[in-house]
Amino acid sequence: MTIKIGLLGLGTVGGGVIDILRAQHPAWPVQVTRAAVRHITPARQAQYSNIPLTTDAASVVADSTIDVIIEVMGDVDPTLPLLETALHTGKHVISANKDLIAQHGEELAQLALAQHVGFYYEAAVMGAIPILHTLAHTYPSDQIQRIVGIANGTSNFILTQTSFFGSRYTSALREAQAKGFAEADPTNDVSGLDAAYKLAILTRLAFGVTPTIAQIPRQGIDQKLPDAIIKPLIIAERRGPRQLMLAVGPYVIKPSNPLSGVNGANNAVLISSTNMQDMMLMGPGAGARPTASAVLADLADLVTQIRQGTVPDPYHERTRSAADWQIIAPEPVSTGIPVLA
Ligand SMILES: NC(=O)C1=CN([C@@H]2O[C@H](COP(=O)(O)OP(=O)(O)OC[C@H]3O[C@@H](n4cnc5c(N)ncnc54)[C@H](OP(=O)(O)O)[C@@H]3O)[C@@H](O)[C@H]2O)C=CC1
Ligand SMILES: N[C@@H](CC=O)C(=O)O
Repeated sequence: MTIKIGLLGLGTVGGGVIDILRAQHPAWPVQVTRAAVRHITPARQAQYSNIPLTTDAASVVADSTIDVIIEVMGDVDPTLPLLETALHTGKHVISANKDLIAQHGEELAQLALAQHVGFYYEAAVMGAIPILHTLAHTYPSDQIQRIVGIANGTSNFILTQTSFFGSRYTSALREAQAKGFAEADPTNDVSGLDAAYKLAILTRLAFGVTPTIAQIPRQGIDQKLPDAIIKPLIIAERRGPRQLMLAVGPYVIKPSNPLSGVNGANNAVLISSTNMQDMMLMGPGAGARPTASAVLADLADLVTQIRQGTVPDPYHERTRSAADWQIIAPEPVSTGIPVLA
């Protein structure tokens, strides 16, 4: 049986999905039967000659022959109602959209469970790094104390280029855009908002609470920074039995910390827990192929579940209990930027 896919978005990540699927063909029992974009040009039609293109994303979602929607178009509007409709009508959904999942992931996950379909979003956080899968599957008998990570490839790339290679901020940002690391509007990258979305998703999976974006204090890298090893960090740290400190921003980091060597568009996450102690994952955090590989890892799992006739619950949403945390801000620093303890 061929599993039919409707693709919403054919930009950096969507293009990467098609490139990898074409390279894998015919090993995967899947076929992209329609794709939605904003602009259809003859060059694009030629590049994707075997995929009918449309500018009407709703018509892809409404197509009753499609089994799976892969959403890589971004934004909350009109994406949220499109994905709600997809789930309501029994389609599985795979998304890379952190803006959407940080703010509506919980309700979409519950809707998917109620409709007995899969809702996957590994690609939304830290590109190729399987951090959501790791949080959901690796810590059932453990207690996570702290998550510290680099979750925005564009910011890390800019800081690497400016501090190691003497690039100017604006040319480093332009390079990040050209390489497909940055968002369509890079404001979210450099202001820390993109990292805050990712921290909100991680916090839900690691600590059982979804903070609002307003609850996450954030600083961007779009400010004058001192001459030191500085990394754009996300932090979620247990403080006592019910307090959770959340922060996003540039931190001075000691050379002995393994995160200090994570450069370019790489991301990394250092998870400290009671039993396992410190565990670090590192890898490409942005870009076409790394992000598309996370989308396709989700698709591979979904294909297995469909073939087995089981209902996917990739991040154990069914059994996760909601926790009652008081979200607190980090201690203010009197001058300069904070140092990671
Ligand atoms: N780039 C990256 O490294 C990563 C991106 N992501 C996330 O993946 C998603 C996609 O990112 P990316 O591929 O970089 O973005 P792009 O801007 O490169 O691609 C977006 C695609 O969606 C299409 N699109 C946008 N709005 C609509 C609409 N209303 N109807 C139909 N098509 C639409 C665009 O069409 P057109 O091309 O015609 O303009 C384009 O093909 C975002 O949510 C992003 O945050 C997640 C992890 C990493
Ligand atoms: N713009 C994002 C892309 C991946 O999420 C980043 O730079 O990390």
